[in-house]
Amino acid sequence: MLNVETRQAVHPEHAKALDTEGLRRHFLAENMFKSGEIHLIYTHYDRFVMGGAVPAGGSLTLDKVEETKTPSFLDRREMGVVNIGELGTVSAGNKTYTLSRGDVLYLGAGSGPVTFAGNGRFYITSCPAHRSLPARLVTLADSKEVKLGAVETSNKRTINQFIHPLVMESCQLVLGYTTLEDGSVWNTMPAHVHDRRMEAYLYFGMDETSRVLHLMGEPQETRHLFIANEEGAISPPWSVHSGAGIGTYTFIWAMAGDNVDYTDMEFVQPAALR
Ligand SMILES: O=C[C@H](O)[C@@H](O)CC(=O)C(=O)O
Ligand SMILES: [Zn+2]
Repeated sequence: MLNVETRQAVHPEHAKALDTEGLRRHFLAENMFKSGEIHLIYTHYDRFVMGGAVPAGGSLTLDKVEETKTPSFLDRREMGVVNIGELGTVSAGNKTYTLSRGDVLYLGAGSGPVTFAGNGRFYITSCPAHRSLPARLVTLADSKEVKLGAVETSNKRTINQFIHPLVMESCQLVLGYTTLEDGSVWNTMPAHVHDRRMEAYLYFGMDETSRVLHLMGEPQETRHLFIANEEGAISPPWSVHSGAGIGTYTFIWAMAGDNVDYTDMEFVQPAALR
């Protein structure tokens, strides 16, 4: 079963007037991981799509998605898939890839129908692509590791870059995940913005009772979302994206837009946040 919801782009002047329910309706990504379903969120930020596929021991095929008005979803798009569950497979173009928890699969434009199977919980990210690039399975060992933060500032963390120019080529998509060290709670602090790229977050590996306090909004006009396990946030180009967990968590960040330059973010120091 396929479910697709559309999220319109929101102007920052509109966003700052939203109440809690309005902020959640526009920027919280929920209900993506349901047994036996593919659930996609089609955003109008760089036409980025995020979602989940949970085959639950069976199989699910992603092919035609009405919203793209193309015969098959990946005809003019690329895709990054992260398995956040148990062992599973993803098949496309007569090839089957086995993904353990934490493995990332890149599929280029023109890959055709994509079948998810096994006990994986597959996080799906996708954006328009201007040319077809080869598929690639990227494991944690293949990823580029960046250590950031310190115990003193409660933000000691490891950033693993998977779909990233230092690892492999994509058109627009940049993707990786960030793991916090024990006792560290803050991701992406100091915060930053990058107006040329939107960003999508997925928080996972959390206790069911835990929440992440996710910060969004323009740096001088911040808002927050309380986010549960396997839920995410859509970060518009004008927004910071940062968070502190009540318990342990990992989050997948994925971006699309004008460039794939990970290091071009504009930092906002804590004293400048409002
Ligand atoms: O633009 C980059 C993304 O926001 C994340 O990679 C940042 C991040 O994972 C972190 O600092 O903890
Ligand atoms: Zn960012």
